[in-house]
Amino acid sequence: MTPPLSVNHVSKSFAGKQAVDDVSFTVKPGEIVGFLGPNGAGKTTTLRMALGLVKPDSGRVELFGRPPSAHIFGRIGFLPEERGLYKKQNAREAIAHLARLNGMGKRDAFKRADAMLERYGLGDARKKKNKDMSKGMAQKVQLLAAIAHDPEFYILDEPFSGLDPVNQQVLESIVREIAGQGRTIIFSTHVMEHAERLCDRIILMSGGRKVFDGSTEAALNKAPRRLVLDSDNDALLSTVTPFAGEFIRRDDGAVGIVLKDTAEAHDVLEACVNKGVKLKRFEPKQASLHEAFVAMVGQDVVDTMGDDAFAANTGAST
Ligand SMILES: Nc1ncnc2c1ncn2[C@@H]1O[C@H](COP(=O)(O)OP(=O)(O)OP(=O)(O)O)[C@@H](O)[C@H]1O
Repeated sequence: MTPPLSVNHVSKSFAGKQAVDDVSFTVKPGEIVGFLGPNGAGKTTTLRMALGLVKPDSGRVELFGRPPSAHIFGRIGFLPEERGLYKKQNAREAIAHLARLNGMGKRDAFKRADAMLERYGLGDARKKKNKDMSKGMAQKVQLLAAIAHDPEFYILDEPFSGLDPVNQQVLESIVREIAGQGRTIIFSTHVMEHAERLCDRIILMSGGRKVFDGSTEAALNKAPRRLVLDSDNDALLSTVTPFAGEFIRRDDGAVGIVLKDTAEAHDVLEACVNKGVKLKRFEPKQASLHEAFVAMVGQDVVDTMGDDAFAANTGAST
């Protein structure tokens, strides 16, 4: 089956500054790919090159096996990063307008707009002018407009940005529903939580380069593996030290360790049993994509992001 998107060694610079540097990946049919990275990592530029909206300096892009061009756009639903609806259109006109640009007939486009607005709880807002909508409502309408023509492949640039948590959930459920229909999706985000919940696969960008491409599980494996242990027995520390790359005495009296690459949690448990250390607590910590991200690109890159939603998901305390 022809992949919806194939990006081959694309590079792009603006005024001498490298925005995208030799990036390659293929999105296979039915995948949900999270395109992650901090601000300025090159995500938007790559997605715009994927659609033929920005011409690569070098490299090649194929949409459904062919160079991007208008003839293919009916098969694609694109939510651009820059939001914008015609102020004077109302919600149903905005959706129908884009659906028609994507090849639907007028009657079908309006019927579809009404059905979608009803389906996603915006039925009362059918006639609401875009200029009078809340930001969240306008963003949902724009997403519905991008997908109304029932495309096969969705390219969503930062679909969750600027939305409150309730609307983020609504948007997540729309993405899940689309995915449930076997459609292919790539969405960019710098908020790990969405990707962790929704994606089979993660592509991580940093400084214009692709730094990771693999399953969400493989990405999580890049995170440090942490354990929290507690015991009244003084022998605990010397028992766990051979397995610990990093060691933290916690305020609650327990110890947190980051396992060495060569060690497994069960090695620690076995050693404690063999040395007669009675454990009051033995708690492997769930790794987060955020920690994996820090491990791959460095805390300094993460520190430059300054995004509340991202920062909230540290999960890194041992
Ligand atoms: N049209 C342009 N003209 C000049 N520089 C640009 C242009 N588009 C992008 N850049 C620069 O290219 C780099 C990559 O930007 P890009 O928008 O692709 O990153 P991003 O990962 O999508 O980040 P963000 O989440 O902030 O949108 C940045 O340094 C940006 O300032």
